[in-house]
Amino acid sequence: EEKGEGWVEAEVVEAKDRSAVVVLTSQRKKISVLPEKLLPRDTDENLGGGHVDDMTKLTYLNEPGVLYNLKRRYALNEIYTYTGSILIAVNPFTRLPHLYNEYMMEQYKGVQLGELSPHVFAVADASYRAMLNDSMSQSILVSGESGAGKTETTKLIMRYLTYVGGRAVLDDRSVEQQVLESNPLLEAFGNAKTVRNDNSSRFGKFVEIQFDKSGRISGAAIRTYLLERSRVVQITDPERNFHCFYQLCASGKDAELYKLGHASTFHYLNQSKTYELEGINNEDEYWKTKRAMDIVGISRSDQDAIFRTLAAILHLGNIEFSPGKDSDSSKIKDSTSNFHLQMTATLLMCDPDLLVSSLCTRSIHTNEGIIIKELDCAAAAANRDALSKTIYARLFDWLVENINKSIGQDVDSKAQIGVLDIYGFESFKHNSFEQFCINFANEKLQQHFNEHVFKMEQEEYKSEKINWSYIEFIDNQDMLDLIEKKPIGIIALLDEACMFPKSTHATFASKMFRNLSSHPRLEKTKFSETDFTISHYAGKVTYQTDSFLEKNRDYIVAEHCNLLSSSRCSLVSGLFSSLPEESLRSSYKFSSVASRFKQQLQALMETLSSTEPHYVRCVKPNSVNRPQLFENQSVLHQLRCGV
Ligand SMILES: Nc1ncnc2c1ncn2[C@@H]1O[C@H](COP(=O)(O)OP(=O)(O)OP(=O)(O)O)[C@@H](O)[C@H]1O
Repeated sequence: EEKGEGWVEAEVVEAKDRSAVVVLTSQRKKISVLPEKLLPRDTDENLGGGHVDDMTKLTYLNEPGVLYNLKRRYALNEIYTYTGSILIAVNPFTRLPHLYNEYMMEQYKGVQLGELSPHVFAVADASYRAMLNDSMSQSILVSGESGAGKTETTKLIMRYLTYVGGRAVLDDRSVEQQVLESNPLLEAFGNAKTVRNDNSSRFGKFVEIQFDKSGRISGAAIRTYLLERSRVVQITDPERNFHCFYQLCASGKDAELYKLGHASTFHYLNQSKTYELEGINNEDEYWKTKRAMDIVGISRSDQDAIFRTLAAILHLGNIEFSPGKDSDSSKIKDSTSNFHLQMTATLLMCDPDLLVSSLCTRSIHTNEGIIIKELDCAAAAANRDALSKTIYARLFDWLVENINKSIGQDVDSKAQIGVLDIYGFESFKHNSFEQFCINFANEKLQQHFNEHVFKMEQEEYKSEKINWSYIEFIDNQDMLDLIEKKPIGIIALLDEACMFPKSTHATFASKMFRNLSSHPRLEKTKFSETDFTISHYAGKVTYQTDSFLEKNRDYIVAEHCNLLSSSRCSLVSGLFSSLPEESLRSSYKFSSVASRFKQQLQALMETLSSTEPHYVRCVKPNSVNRPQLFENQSVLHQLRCGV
């Protein structure tokens, strides 16, 4: 084992009691090492060609063995490798069209897993055959860190399934085509450039493809998780906002219609100076998105309403405020801001005066009646951003709902194949609420994986009449209890803090430590009173609680709801059907992001546990998104964090 390379290849030339002398293969250098730092490896001869297509063929199945096997194969553009029935896919960062053409799909059709070279089509085919033969629903869980290739892999799986489960004659509006075209559509609204990936999915998704009894695709349902809505109002260079905004600004006539200038003229887009993506033309993408909408079945008038709403969000972001009559009040700053205000109202088809009052004031319900409270400039700007985020998040949900409606659900479906594309475990220098939720999801998936592997082993051992109580079950229930147990788990305590107006992240943190101090997986950190560290299955992660309360609150302001439900555009008003009675008493309706996510995960787990799972683990070979570059340290980190 070596620091820089993770592991290096060497040959032992002299073995002593407390040390060994080895020759490093790459440098022909002799060094002395501690014996416990050495692991045995397969020689090239006994691997037959220097690498194997299944890790279980290694005589020495250890970390460096796995690493070197992947590395050797990657150098040969053999990006797929099995570990038993799990597929490891190393991102090639270059198009490999010969791997994915129709000829290849035909090759893998009906062939036993492992008979041909490892391939994502083989996994898709195995799930399809298992569904047909066992009449049991299947799931394919695609995991990996950002940029590892989950979305591309998911699309290839969907392509394969629509190929084998499609009808012979394809028309443009077939279910298969609609299922496939839902991808570019969701990407336009849910993907963005981040520092790690130019086309990063900012939401999780589970696509369930339904099949009839003859194995033909008969419907599909998409569920999405945790859209990163803060991106709508805040981005840092060189990241971008969601793709759809740039597409619309570059759309020519349509942009003119909504009085949109270049992306750089909008506050929500010019916080970062990155407007273009390498190799991508925003205008072409706009037409691709429109075409996807056509195929999926979003009507032209709904399309207009959608883009009109996007344009409204951009104008809304350009409204600035200046101090009003009183120092703690605000008004629309100047004629430019007023122009954007009028545009926003026109595009949202609502009353401009009502828009002003819902931006600059807030009504508070008290025992004495309703009091109108003025908002200062900072509060008004925050209020404006909250409105933008709410509109965008609801628009995204509307899209998903309507894609589902349009594709159609087959209630008589015999079995389904679900494909899960969700963020892998995350551990950064700074970890916030998002990482907390993502890692919670990964703990859930880990539990599902453990249970599945355990069940499989149990069955295997039972059939071999071995007493399986010897098998250790790696249980992470204690971790899940720490996070989600009621009434004293991190999420429950966070929700409680969010409901008390006086709480701060500090009071939340201290209450958490008071209540959960004895939990072995929770620690306080040395230099902060408010950070906490959790020992996840994949390693320790320290979370900063600073914005936990704010990010967990998903309240919808009554004024916003009133404003938008009064819109003369049915799509916009439909996004904000009236508030439930109880919430009218307070101006804010608190709803917890974490609790909703927890419920969604619970539902997902229930679905998954009724299926037979298949796993694809995507690996990102380097952090600069370059082909033919394999960085040991980074890959090792992913292998260690992996499900
Ligand atoms: N099989 C593949 N062949 C060619 N290129 C690929 C393949 N898989 C991934 N890539 C390249 O890597 C990029 C990142 O992949 P992808 O968007 O699927 O990652 P991801 O794991 O879904 O990331 P995120 O979590 O950020 O959404 C793609 O845009 C593409 O350029």
